[in-house]
Amino acid sequence: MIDATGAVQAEAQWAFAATPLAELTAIWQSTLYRLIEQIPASIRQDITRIAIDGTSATVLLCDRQGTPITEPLLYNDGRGIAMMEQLKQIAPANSVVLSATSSLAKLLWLIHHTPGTLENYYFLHQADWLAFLLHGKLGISDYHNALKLGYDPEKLEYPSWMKQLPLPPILPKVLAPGTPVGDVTPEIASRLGLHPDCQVCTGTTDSIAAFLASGAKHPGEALTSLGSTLVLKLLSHTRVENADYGIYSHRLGNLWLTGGASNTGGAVLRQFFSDRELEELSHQINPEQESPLDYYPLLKRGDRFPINDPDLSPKLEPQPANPVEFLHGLLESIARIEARGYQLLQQLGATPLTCVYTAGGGAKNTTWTAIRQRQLQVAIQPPRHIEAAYGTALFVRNRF
Ligand SMILES: Nc1ncnc2c1ncn2[C@@H]1O[C@H](COP(=O)(O)OP(=O)(O)O)[C@@H](O)[C@H]1O
Ligand SMILES: O=C(CO)[C@H](O)[C@H](O)COP(=O)(O)O
Repeated sequence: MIDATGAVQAEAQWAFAATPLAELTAIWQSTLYRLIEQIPASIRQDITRIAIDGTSATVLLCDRQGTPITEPLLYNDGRGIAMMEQLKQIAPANSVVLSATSSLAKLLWLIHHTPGTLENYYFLHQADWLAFLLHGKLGISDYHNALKLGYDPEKLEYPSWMKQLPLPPILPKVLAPGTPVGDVTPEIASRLGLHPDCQVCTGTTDSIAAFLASGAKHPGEALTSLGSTLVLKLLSHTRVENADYGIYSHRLGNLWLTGGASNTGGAVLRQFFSDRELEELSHQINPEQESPLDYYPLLKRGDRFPINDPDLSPKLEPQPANPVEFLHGLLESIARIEARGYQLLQQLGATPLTCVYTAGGGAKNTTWTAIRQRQLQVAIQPPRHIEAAYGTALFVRNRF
């Protein structure tokens, strides 16, 4: 919760454990309510606007009451691969929807696998559905979450080629991120102790929120999110789209947030090491020396960026007996993938990189920062605000 000057007034967190897909939406709902309830009651009443960021391309179908009728399809769910041939025949060559994990591939998969007519159902992103729980309005999204659904953020409309797809009339109406949609419902106001006039606004995606929170704001500045996955965002005067490399651009005011998201990252590190081991072993690595080990660290087959190939095999061999050497190889290899990503963005026309902010669990690893600095050859900065939620709050304080 921030005030008009951008100062943090309250902060709340709620961690949830690995949960079966079928129970996830219930957990999201209780987490949202718990987070709001953690804000001291005395200032909760002062909240004037709320916006939510969600994981990009995490989607679900719900009925006209807003009750989910399917389990959610998470951001990295690749079952949309079955719809790629259909999509390739219709979508433009470099469209962001040409990925097995895109929201549109997931929608086509759901249409194909959900019995009965979809006319009565809404297709929503995670952030849209959570906002609905507060304002009670279905069928509304923002042009960040809707990008991977095919929405054109330049013309501000769904493109004409989408009309050739057998899409039911349930596509969300798309607004700019941070646009007020409605007041909290009377039930939510009394249940959560919010002011009845508190507005709920359209949201954004987790990585865009993290970018804004970092303090990056000039073309050439970038954010790398080293969370479970590796996400790159470089602010640019020009828009860049390339489906072969999984590169796309989000609209940010009059600029473009170019980048891509790889399935490599901290989740692979966690497969081999605890967070404590990561910290201890990293201290034993000499970051000035390049590891000769050349991996492509993935949990399972398939990556989106900088190689967009749902069949790409993980490469994690040879594994040295010494865990310090193995970790060095993993950190070095992820840093190479990051450097390759920024190199491609610039080769394809993005504004040249000047500095990189880092967010996510890997940002605190100073050894990794030194390895990345050697690979990237630009300054690496800590983010001004670590929590992505800060960036989302900026949208409703000061709309872009
Ligand atoms: N010291 C460390 N060095 C490198 N990576 C780390 C370290 N500590 C935690 N991580 C990684 O950070 C990830 C969690 O970061 P977080 O930003 O919370 O991820 P998420 O994308 O799931 O929100 C884990 O996958 C973990 O492997
Ligand atoms: O790994 C992800 C989890 O959400 C996303 O793909 C990543 O955040 C990038 O998506 P976007 O550019 O739309 O924010």
